[in-house]
Amino acid sequence: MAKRKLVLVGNGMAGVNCIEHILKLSPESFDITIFGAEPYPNYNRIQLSYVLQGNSGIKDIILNDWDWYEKNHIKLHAGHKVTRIDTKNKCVYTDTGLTEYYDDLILATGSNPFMLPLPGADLEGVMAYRDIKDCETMIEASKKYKKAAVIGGGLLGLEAARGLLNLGMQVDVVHIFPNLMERQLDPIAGQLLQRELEKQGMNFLLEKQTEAILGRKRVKGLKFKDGSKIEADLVVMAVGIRPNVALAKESKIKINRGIVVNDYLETNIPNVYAVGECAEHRGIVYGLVAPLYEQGAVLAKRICGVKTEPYQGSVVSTKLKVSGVDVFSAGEFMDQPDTVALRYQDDFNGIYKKVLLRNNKVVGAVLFGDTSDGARLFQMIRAGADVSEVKEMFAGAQGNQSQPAVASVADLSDDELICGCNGVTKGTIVKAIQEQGLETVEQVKGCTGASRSCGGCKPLVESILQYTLGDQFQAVEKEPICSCTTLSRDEVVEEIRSKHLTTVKEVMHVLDWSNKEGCSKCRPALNYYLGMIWPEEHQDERDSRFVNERLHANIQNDGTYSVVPRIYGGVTSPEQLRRIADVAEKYHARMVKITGGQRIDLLGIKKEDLPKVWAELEMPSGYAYGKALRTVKTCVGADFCRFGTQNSIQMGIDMEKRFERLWTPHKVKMAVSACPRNCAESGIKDVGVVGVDGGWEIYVGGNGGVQLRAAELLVKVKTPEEVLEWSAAFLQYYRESAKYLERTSHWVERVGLKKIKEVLSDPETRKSLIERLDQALAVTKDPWKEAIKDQQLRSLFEKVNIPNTIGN
Ligand SMILES: Cc1cc2nc3c(=O)[nH]c(=O)nc-3n(C[C@H](O)[C@H](O)[C@H](O)COP(=O)(O)OP(=O)(O)OC[C@H]3O[C@@H](n4cnc5c(N)ncnc54)[C@H](O)[C@@H]3O)c2cc1C
Ligand SMILES: NC(=O)c1ccc[n+]([C@@H]2O[C@H](COP(=O)([O-])OP(=O)(O)OC[C@H]3O[C@@H](n4cnc5c(N)ncnc54)[C@H](O)[C@@H]3O)[C@@H](O)[C@H]2O)c1
Ligand code: SF4
Ligand code: FES
Repeated sequence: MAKRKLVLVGNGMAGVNCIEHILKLSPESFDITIFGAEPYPNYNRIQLSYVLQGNSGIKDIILNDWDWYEKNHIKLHAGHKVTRIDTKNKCVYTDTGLTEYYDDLILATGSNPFMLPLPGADLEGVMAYRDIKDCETMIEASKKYKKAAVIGGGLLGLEAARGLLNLGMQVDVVHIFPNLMERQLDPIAGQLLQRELEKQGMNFLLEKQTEAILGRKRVKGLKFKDGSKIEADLVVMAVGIRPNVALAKESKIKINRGIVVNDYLETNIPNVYAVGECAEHRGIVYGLVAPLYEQGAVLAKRICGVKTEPYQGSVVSTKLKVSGVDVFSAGEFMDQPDTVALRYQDDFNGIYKKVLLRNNKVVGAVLFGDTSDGARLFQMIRAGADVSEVKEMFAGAQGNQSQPAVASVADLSDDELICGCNGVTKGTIVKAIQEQGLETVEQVKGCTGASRSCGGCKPLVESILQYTLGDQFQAVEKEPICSCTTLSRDEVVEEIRSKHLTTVKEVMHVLDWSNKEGCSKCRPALNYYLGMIWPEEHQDERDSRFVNERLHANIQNDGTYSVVPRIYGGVTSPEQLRRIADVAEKYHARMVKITGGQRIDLLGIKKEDLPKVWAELEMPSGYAYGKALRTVKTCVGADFCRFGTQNSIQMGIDMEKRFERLWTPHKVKMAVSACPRNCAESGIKDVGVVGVDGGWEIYVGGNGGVQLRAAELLVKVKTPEEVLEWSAAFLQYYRESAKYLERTSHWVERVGLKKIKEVLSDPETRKSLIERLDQALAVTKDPWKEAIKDQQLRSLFEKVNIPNTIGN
């Protein structure tokens, strides 16, 4: 039978989730084409908040990568916006000139952020928060500007504000009502939330109505109706969303607030359906994924001709994704004349719980400070549970505050919902663990979908694992290194050692990789682990490296490269500067820039000129492109500065010469300051050394990037030799135990400084770590010199265009 042509407009969470259901129900029935206005594969919009808060990268939030579309024979047009639907001839047209015919058409165009139509709303620096681009704009802005204002104290506004704080900005949240999140919380919970967020550094301007956005070209501030003003050089509007109905409206599909659908998600036009935030069902438009996924499941069955219950609307629950704040709200939350409330408040521990009842049935709940009963209460609301069950729960809350999570999981019945977003019950998870031998949250996620969206149910899923597996449960999350394997970093490293695997291909073959070619996540990681474990034996695998490491230079947005030679300790000479100037002129560097790491960057060099530039510079590679030691920044120190207690310059040069060319799990930056005034910024480096009277202090795990982290004191030593010894041991311990792409800041937090100190305090351990570090160093060669000498390598730059299979 000929396949039906199915077209999806909107490559977002709701539409693609529906396609996933269709693929499961009827994999061979459809030729599927997806149009997405954004130039990415399907990603988890919810987790943009984690990206902004610095806990994830864009790569981590991709739900279905490009391979997924290919594997499922789906034609994806990412970056193409559908502008017209001809419902008579059943075809869609895009802004890029594409035309596609359909038998069935799903509209999943989502929402647009609402922008207040204020004077100045079009100024530079005024933005919404909805997609990857917005996230990147905020991250970029935070590098230049310091004062942000977020308009809207709802879920989105508060998550944006937390992200901007993490990015180092001062944040004012402007809210129109006296209480935050008034659409989800009662005044008591709203005030508790405000107090907690103030402690985290947010500033609130409540009951403020913005009258104008000030500034000429770029925003400078906000003016309010009461005449007051604030300064701001970034303004994020988070005042709600509007269903994206433009396309449907233009195509004469019935709309109201959203695209009007019936209980089977059908619009008024045959074979045209709508799902997600763009759809209006029984007068309601939803703005959370759980109901959208419920809609998608019904629609998938309808399209596949499988019998289904009608979609009858959803009860929703929300959780704020701000670390350190536990807030939960579901169903009704404001007292009404016909409701009674059960309340529990513990000001000492900052806990507030309210459950609303109507006719003795649970109709809503608000939790603050302890949300562990959230899943259970949500289930009770959906089931219209009786008051007696809640009374039991409250008795528990008063009697035993710290009931362990595993015990409370044991009390849950099998049909209780654990993952609200994806509709996964405890019974489904337990069954999957038992029948499929699952051991980790990642595996449960892969099998059942639980924790795949907002991630809020992760702790509960972990408790169910613990409860189901008993003694077999490993508390430490076993996170596979990528989706090609179920093995974690530690297991892969152990297998490489015990089975003596020496090449990336061999690892993938012996350890039964599901994708025989590996992926952009595992190949560079395996190449690093192999080099770390077998420094002498392993042949570096260029094809497994990120493009910048393959070419020993950073590719720029115009396709040219930047060249940063090593300048030990930031100290150069007139002769070196002359050479750099000559090379810059001869090879037409578009810019010569002093970097933050005290070196000189030649920007805009053509790829084919790279080997000539390196040869004429006669300086070693600065590894500015590599997961390796970057710079050792120094202050002028005791030789020149009246505060200096030590020779920081010499110390920095010695460290840079000692550790240059060493591959590490992620980039490593160091600094040496000659006194605690810290002019070289030793407090935010991976290894920061500070001269003090009678010696040196060594700080580790600092980071001055997206997620600021102050370095912590590892040890105080007396001599420069000891500085080198401890830094070397620390570096090798990091090399051997960190995950690939884990900065020291994350590694120190994960492993714990206490443990690192314990390991390194043993002189024998330090000695053996340093021996292994020296073995690794002994085989390193300057890559620029290699490329100059080796004709084959040189031809890589001159003739062949290296395919960019692994991005940076
Ligand atoms: C920062 C943030 C945090 C959030 N946190 C949570 C949370 O914790 N929990 C929760 O439940 N929800 C959360 N949400 C809401 C949730 O992300 C949305 O409900 C969900 O993504 C909506 O899915 P959708 O597919 O309907 O729309 P979208 O995800 O908006 O997808 C629609 C897609 O269609 C594309 N499109 C639109 N028109 C066209 C066209 N004409 N042609 C081609 N493509 C088109 C759009 O570019 C977009 O990519 C959050 C939202 C944001 C922004
Ligand atoms: N954790 C989560 O579940 C989560 C997180 C982020 C976003 N989201 C979803 O994304 C969507 C957008 O979120 P949102 O917070 O923008 O929408 P929202 O409608 O939930 O909240 C908007 C807030 O802005 C306030 N507001 C409106 N006009 C204002 C004005 N002129 N000045 C100051 N404040 C004003 C409102 O009182 C309201 O509290 C929603 O559907 C939301 O559910 C959910
Ligand atoms: S860190 Fe101390 S010694 Fe070094 S330049 Fe600054 S003030 Fe002088
Ligand atoms: S509750 Fe959101 S992913 Fe499970």
